[in-house]
Amino acid sequence: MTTPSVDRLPAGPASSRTTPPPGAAVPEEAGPDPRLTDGVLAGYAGCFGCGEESPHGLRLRRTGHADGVVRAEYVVQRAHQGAPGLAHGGVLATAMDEMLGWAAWLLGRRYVTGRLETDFLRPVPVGATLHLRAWCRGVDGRKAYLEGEGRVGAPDGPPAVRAAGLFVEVPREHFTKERMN
Ligand SMILES: CCCCCCCCCCCC(=O)SCCNC(=O)CCNC(=O)[C@H](O)C(C)(C)COP(=O)(O)OP(=O)(O)OC[C@H]1O[C@@H](n2cnc3c(N)ncnc32)[C@H](O)[C@@H]1OP(=O)(O)O
Repeated sequence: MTTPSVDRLPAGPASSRTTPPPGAAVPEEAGPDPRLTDGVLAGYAGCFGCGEESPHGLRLRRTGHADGVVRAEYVVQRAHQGAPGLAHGGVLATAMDEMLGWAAWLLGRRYVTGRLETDFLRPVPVGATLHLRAWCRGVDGRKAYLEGEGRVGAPDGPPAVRAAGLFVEVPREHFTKERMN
């Protein structure tokens, strides 16, 4: 499969460390959704990005996955403010981390964030819905290169945040060996 056809923002944030090398391909077929099959992580309700039991978490809601693009919605909560009434930049970066992570996991392997680059394009008010999407630009060995963006109010609303990331494939033990509780 080639890079998904996405009506993306003209200039992405990707640096050389988050840009796939020439020839890096997007895998032909997404594997089984690890959220449904992984014994450690499946449906983890405590996830700060998407878990239902994380009291101040982002509670991202996945709305679809087609043609190599994963989509979700995120409603900015009062607990997510930086400046009064506006989303904290770190929270928006978290939303992008989660999105890129989803796009990586939908390739059918276990990945963690190695590097995350974010552009903040406009403030996002509390109560606004951010329409998020992410996709893979290429895989090179253990390294997967992801991109994503968030738009305010509608899927084709004004862009507020965009991100590029390098995710690194890890074994299942990554999620258990250093756990303290
Ligand atoms: C079911 C649930 C669904 C879950 C759905 C998922 C949603 C969750 C989304 C949230 C995702 C997260 O936040 S994950 C949590 C935040 N991230 C972490 O905690 C990761 C912490 N870091 C690490 O554990 C480690 O540093 C690793 C695994 C990233 C890499 O360590 P390693 O395994 O020893 O591998 P290493 O040789 O260092 O790196 C492998 C290759 O990647 C490159 N590389 C590594 N890091 C970087 C980097 N920052 N910038 C550039 N390149 C890098 C190396 O140069 C190398 O390239 P080359 O020499 O091969 O060319």
